[in-house]
Formats: sequence, structure tokens, C-alpha cells
Amino acid sequence: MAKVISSNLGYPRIGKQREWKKALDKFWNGKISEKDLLEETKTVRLEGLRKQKEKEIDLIPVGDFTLYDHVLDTAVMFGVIPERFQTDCTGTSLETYFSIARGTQNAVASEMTKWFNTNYHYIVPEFNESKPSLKENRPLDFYNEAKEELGIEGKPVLLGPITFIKLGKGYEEVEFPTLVEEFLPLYIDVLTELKEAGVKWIQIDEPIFSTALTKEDIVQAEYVYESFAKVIPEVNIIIQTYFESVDSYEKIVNLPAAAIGLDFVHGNSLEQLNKHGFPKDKKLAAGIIDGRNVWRQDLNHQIDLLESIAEIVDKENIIVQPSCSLIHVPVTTESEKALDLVIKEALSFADEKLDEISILARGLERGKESVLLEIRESTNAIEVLNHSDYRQQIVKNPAGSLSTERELVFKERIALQKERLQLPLLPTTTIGSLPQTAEVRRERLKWRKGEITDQAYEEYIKNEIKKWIDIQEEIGLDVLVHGEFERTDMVEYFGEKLNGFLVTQFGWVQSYGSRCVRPPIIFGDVTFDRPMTVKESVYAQSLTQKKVKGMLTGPVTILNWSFVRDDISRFDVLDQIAVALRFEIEELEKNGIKIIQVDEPALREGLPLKSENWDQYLNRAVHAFKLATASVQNSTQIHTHMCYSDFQDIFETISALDADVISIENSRSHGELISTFKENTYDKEIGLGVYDIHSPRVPTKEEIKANVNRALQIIPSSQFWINPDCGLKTRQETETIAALQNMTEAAKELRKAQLADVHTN
Ligand SMILES: Nc1nc2c(c(=O)[nH]1)N[C@@H](CNc1ccc(C(=O)N[C@@H](CCC(=O)N[C@@H](CCC(=O)N[C@@H](CCC(=O)O)C(=O)O)C(=O)O)C(=O)O)cc1)CN2
Ligand code: MET
Ligand SMILES: [Zn+2]
Repeated sequence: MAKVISSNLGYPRIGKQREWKKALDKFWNGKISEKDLLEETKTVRLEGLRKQKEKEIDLIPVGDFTLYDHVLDTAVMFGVIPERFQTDCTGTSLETYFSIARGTQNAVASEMTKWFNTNYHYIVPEFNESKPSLKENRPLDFYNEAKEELGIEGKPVLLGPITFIKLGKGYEEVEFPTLVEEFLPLYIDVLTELKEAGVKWIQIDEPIFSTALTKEDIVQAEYVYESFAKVIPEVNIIIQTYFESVDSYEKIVNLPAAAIGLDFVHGNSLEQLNKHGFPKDKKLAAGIIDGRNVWRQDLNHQIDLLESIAEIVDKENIIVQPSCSLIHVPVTTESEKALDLVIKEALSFADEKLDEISILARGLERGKESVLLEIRESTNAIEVLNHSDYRQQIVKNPAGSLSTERELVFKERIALQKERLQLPLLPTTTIGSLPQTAEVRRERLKWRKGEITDQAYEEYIKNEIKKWIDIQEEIGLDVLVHGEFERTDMVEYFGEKLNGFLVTQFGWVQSYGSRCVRPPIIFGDVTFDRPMTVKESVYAQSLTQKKVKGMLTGPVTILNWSFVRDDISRFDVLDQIAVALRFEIEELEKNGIKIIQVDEPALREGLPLKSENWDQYLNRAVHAFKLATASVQNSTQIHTHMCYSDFQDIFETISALDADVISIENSRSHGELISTFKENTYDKEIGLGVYDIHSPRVPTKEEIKANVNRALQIIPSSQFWINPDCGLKTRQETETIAALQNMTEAAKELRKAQLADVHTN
């Protein structure tokens, strides 16, 4: 019987209890040394490797681990370090590494953006300066470590050159081949050293192959992989794609490599395989367990899927694996002691997915009969959930005949809003959250553990709100916020209050750097249960004459940042969320809130990787946003907010949301967004973020003025708002106050200058 190989593409870095995150935070706060950091994170890393070995995964990834981000690791390995950090940092390379990601007082951090269609963020490589050179062989170090410490013959993981270069910036498209030429010898050095160390398998990630490729991209891909094959023919290279089926199937599967990794969960790989076949001399690494969701999969169905693949590819040439790295799901369901068994049994996090992989590999190798018990267990768990009360259909057509248009068009209603709100030119505001200090989190933890009463916790939150209303008044902001202190996270909080969601205790997933989220899980129909934000907003408004913005997370973002049930269409779930939010918005309005912000930071990220699916997604997204927001009075002002993305592709959608005001992150991409507005006219109000909130660095007044002035060359001041890039929850109090003071000072001076302009013109 020929052996069927099982494989994994990447394992969560954060540890079962977020030990990794805690070590990093302590290190940045100066509480532990670099040596401690490296030791503590090594323990986490080895634990992950040990687990994969225990679960009998044949090809265990090494080098998938990182202290911040794997794209940044790749850049630093090749000496791609922006000049501003070369002069700023005199210390160790780890210091430089974290500076690029987090910025320093003298140098703004590199841009951070979404990793394909996920909520993971990578640091954008900047290729404009010095020539790259190989500084270290990270994959080799990790390979040696796994071998020495655990006797694991690991499979080093590299980010492939085509994807790496394409994700970077600082060059024109015509220079792409030149960059490939520059990096190729460095990659070859890495690969050669790996070969010399005895490496048998190497996974080279090229997720960019799942997006639309140009002819030139393919030419370069062929050139790169032909070069690799020439230099190290004896090493098995797996060209790994994920998140969608590949764009140019026949070209990609014919690249010279030992194996091609395809996603059989998203997209239409099976159809492509059936239509075009698969090269006889290669292995097919088949991603058949969903690395993006947390539901146990019907193993019966997945074995059948493998059997259909085996009609085209010989069994011994099939590698069984998840659809992508498991960094997008939590570590293990074992930690979830509070979950009802009906649901828990139907869930599968990283560790459980590895079990599913092992079972499937065995089943394919020895026949379905050999794993009948396991299959029965899996289908049974899914059946039990589907037939339980959790899944009774109560909402058939949630949107019904609800209207999705505001009564008046923007031009007419904005006049009424201006009349009512009486804001100055260039109004200042923030994006919603204010510093979530360790103390806020500690109080919440005490409350959760029952150490303080509901009432005491509520009092504590009220005090924070009061404290910050006073601070905002003092700073002189025009539109205030309550600060979101009661929220652990902007999505999880709503998941706790809406019907149809559950939240986990340890279901953490890395979002960026050490920052993690616990995406809530949508198991059933989503409905409104009780007001979720009214109490805090109304209390904040009662403390001030200024307007307080109500603050909600939008339907698309709640959907994209949750794990969604897979038994009904995502778009139906989206409408359910929208209708629930519509109730909340109506409640806020009834209770005297005049400005309501509905955040949609995940709208762009959810854009399908294949452009033929864009229209449907964007139409449904706009529909859901309007379903949630359209019922308010003309004089109630709807805001929205977006961040961390390229907005060029969705400019029309942004406008179609019909929000009265939008705030968009802008400064980390160093103002590039403004050019989008140059090419398109935007008739509604807008605040382009005037400073980066990811860095502890306090922006100067001058710098803020320069950012605003740059925007005002394109956008009329009568439409413009002044605000930071995003929420301030990750910042410390003192730096936040200093930054906001500089921002309001800048606004005052800018207003004066604008008014003077009006007089002289
Ligand atoms: N879902 C989501 N995605 C997003 C964003 C977002 O805000 N939410 N923003 C963008 C950037 N991503 C971000 C992701 C996470 C965080 C963030 O601040 N995460 C916090 C965790 C937030 C949280 O849930 N905190 C819990 C505390 C959990 C905790 O650590 N508790 C401690 C005890 C308290 C303590 O000592 O801190 C423990 O249990 O040991 C709370 O507030 O209650 C972190 O990693 O530090 C920020 C931005 C894009 N994607
Ligand atoms: N209102 C939210 C906040 O300020 C928006 C964040 S977007 C990631 O935190
Ligand atoms: Zn944001």
C-alpha cells in the first residue's frame, strides 16, 4: 500500500494561552530581557511542533513561526530595511526589526495592511532603497532547531519571491523583473544551504497565484521556479497557494516543482483539475480541511472529495493538508470548558483540524472502511448540531420589505444636519475607542470572575466615560465619543449581546503583531435581543453639551470578523446582522443620539480574491449597510469608518454606502489614498486620518497640519473632518492626550488659515 502523506502549512504562533503575546508585550514594556523573550517564545514554538508530531503529521512546517510577521521576517532576512531605520537604530537587529513594525519617535513605522482577504496584517516591504543581501537563513535555523530539539525532520516554509515582491511597494510595475532578478540569487542561497543541511521538502508560499496574474507575472514565476529546479533538483519544492483556486491553472500546475499546493475548500480547484488534469510527474498537495473556519468538516464528504481527486492523481501523489496555514484559527477546542457539548463537538480548531487531516490521510491510504468510526463520529457531531435548537430556523427573510434608502438625498439632508449640529469648519473627532488600559481590562476580568458585582463594574465604566468626556472637552474636540471601555473588542462585544452568537474563552487568533482577537462564532440565526450600546452612549451624552457619537460595528465587519455557520449562505447571515443593527440604531436615535457611526473596517478585506465575484459581494455589502442605517431621520448623521486597506478598488462602494461622513485611515500609507480622491469626486463629508495610531509616537502639530493641507488640495475644506487614523484603544493615556491636543491645535490654526483665505479670495 502506497503511503499517503499528511502535511500542515503553518501552526498558530501565539500559544494555547497567548504565552507568545504576553512575552512580547512584556518585552516591549521593558519587563523582560531579549533573552527571556527568545526563551519564552521558543517554548511556545517547540510545543506547537511537538503537538504536530503527536498528531502524526508527516510534513511539519518550520520557519512559519515569527516574532511579529512573516512578511517582515522575509524582508529583514534579505536586508530590506527602510533607510529611516538604518540611521535610527544603533542597537541589535531585533530592535531594528520591531522598529520597522512599530515605528520610533523619529521614524514612522512601515505600512501595515491586510494579508489577502483575512484579518491578519502584514508589514509592507519597502523596496525603494538599498540593494538586498542575505543577512540570515531563518528557515535553516528553525529547521536545525526542530531536528536537534525534537528529532523532527521539518519542512521549511518560505514566502515565495513572486508574492513577496508583489506585496511590497516602492517600485513601478515595469521594474518587477528587475526586482525578481535581484532577489533570485538570495533565494537560491537560502535554498542551497537548506539542501546542504539535508532538507527534503520545502514549502514555498505563493498565495498571490490565487489572485489575478498578468502575463509578465507568469513569465517571472516560470523563470524563478525553473531556476530553483536547476539549482536544487534533489529537494522537493512544494509551490503552495491558498485562499482561492489559482488564476492560471495550467501555467501554475506546470511550474517545475515536486508538488503544487491547491485550495480545495475555496474556489473551484476540483473543476479545474477535472477539466485540465494534473501533471503525472508531480504531487498534488490538496487543501481539504478549511483553515479559515472553525467547524468540524464532514469527513465522509471530504474522503469522497479525495477519492474524486484520486481519479485524476494517483493516491501516492496526493498530500492531504489544510487549505491554508492554521494561524487563522484558534489553537484547540480543549480549552473551551464552558461550551455546550452540542456545539463544542461540532467545532474544530487547529489541533482538531490536524486530527481531521491525519484521519483523512489514513482513510485515503487504506480505504474509507479503515476510518469508519472516525467518520461516523464526525458526521454525527454535525447532525446533532443541525437538529438541535441552536439551528431552528426562525428568520426566513430577515430583510423583508424594509426600506434601504434614506428619505432625502445627501445634499438635502446634510443641510438639515449642519443646521442641527452646529459644528465648526474642519470639525475634530476621534474614531471611537479610547485607551483600554491594563486597569480597564483588570476590572473586566474581576467582574468576569465574579470578584466584583455587575453594578460595581458598570460604575467603573461610567467613571471612565466621565473621565474621558472631561478630557475630550478640555482638549477641545468637537464631536465626542464615549470611548468603548465596556468592549473587549468591536466585534466580540456585539457577539456577546446578539442572539445566534457565542464567544469563546481562549479562541484567540493573531491580528497584527502581538494583537489578537477572539472572533465570535455564529452558530444560529442572528437576531436583536436587547439594546447593546444605548446605556453608555446616553450616559456620555448626558455629561456634555457637545454631541456624542453613537458607536456600532457594521454588519459586513461583524460577518467578516466572526466565524460564520456554514449551513446557510453568508449573505443571509449578513442580512440578519444588518436587521439586528437597524433596531439598535433606531434605539440610539430614539434616545437622543444625533450622530451614529457604523464602522466597516473589514469591508475591503472581504472583497473576493477573484474579480468575477466582486459585484455580488459589494452589492450585498452596500445593501446590508443601508439596511442597517437607512431608517434614521434626515437630520441624524450617519458616519462610517474604514482602515488598513487599499481603497481604490472599492471607491464607488464607499460612496454607495450613502453614509454622511466617512473617516478613513490614511497616514500609514503616507498619504497615497489622497490620489484616489484626485481621480474621483466624492461629494459627502470625509476625514482622512491625520496621524498613525499604531505607534506610541506623538505626532507634531506641524506634521498634522501638513497632512491636512495635503488633503485639502483635493478635498474642499467644507467637506473635511480632522481625526486620527483609527481607534485609540491600543494607546497609552498620556500619549493619546498629547496627540489629540496637537490635533486640535492644528485644527484651530488650519481653520484660521482657511477663513483668512476666504476673506482674501
Ligand atoms: N476583531 C477585530 N479585528 C480588528 C480590529 C479590531 O479592533 N477588532 N482592529 C484592526 C487591528 N486589529 C486589532 C486586533 C486586536 C486588537 C487588540 O487590542 N487586542 C487585544 C485584546 C482585546 C481583548 O479582547 N481584551 C480583553 C482582555 C483579554 C485579556 O488579555 N485578559 C487578561 C487579563 C487582563 C489583562 O491583564 O490585560 C487575561 O485574561 O489574562 C478585554 O478587554 O477584556 C490584545 O491583543 O491585547 C487591536 C487591533 C483590524 N482588525
Ligand atoms: N470604533 C472602532 C475603534 O475606534 C473602530 C476601529 S476600526 C478597526 O476602535
Ligand atoms: Zn479603524
